[in-house]
Amino acid sequence: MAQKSPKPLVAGNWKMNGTTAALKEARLLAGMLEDVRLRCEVMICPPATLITSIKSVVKGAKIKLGGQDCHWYAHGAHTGDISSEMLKDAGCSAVIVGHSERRADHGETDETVRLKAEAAYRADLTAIICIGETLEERKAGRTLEVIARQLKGSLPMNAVPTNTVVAYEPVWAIGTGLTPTVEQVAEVHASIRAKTDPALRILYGGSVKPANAVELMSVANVNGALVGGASLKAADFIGIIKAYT
Ligand SMILES: O=C[C@H](O)COP(=O)(O)O
Repeated sequence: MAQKSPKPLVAGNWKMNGTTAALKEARLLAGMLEDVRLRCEVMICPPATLITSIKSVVKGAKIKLGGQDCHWYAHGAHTGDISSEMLKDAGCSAVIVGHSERRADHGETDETVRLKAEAAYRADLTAIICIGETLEERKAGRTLEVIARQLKGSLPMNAVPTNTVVAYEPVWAIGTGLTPTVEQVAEVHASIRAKTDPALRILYGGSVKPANAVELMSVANVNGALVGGASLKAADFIGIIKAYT
């Protein structure tokens, strides 16, 4: 029997953007979703300071909440960090781990990303595990090798829980307006699918916009998007979500 495709997920990563003034965008999005028959899950991953306010603003709407990072410990002397248990308590159902900006700016390794993913499962959160090659690695023809190494190192060593999402984000496509060709996306997603459970969602991220969402989301083994800049305005984000209507 043919394997059923997992329900797509469109997640907006607000990164370090948004003060209480941005709550209106969440409210607008909740209103827009009322008129849409959704074939995907929708998630906002706001800065931690906004999680609880967005939770009340979107109450009743089909919008899930996610954190942007977590520590691998549940609590303790880790100034400035946040644990998966705290995110769960604040109303999140998921957390992004291993985003390339954290790998680059905070020295995260596949090993720390895996520990964070395991912390997510401990708190009953979905772990959205990011992987992706740099431009130099792509130019050197090393994309699939890098992806395989990151997958092996960042996902749990034994059985991978079903509340795992893999996000393929080519580093050179993030915030640049550049995107891989559909053939390049298909090649990487097929290589990830070959190494993961068919039930796991594999998102594409990197300069997803309303104008390219349908094309990118139609690629085989693409089960949704991790969206940065275009998730900040409800009018843009809904244009991407509508790829799944
Ligand atoms: O987490 C989201 C990605 O880094 C993509 O960001 P972007 O849509 O601004 O390119």
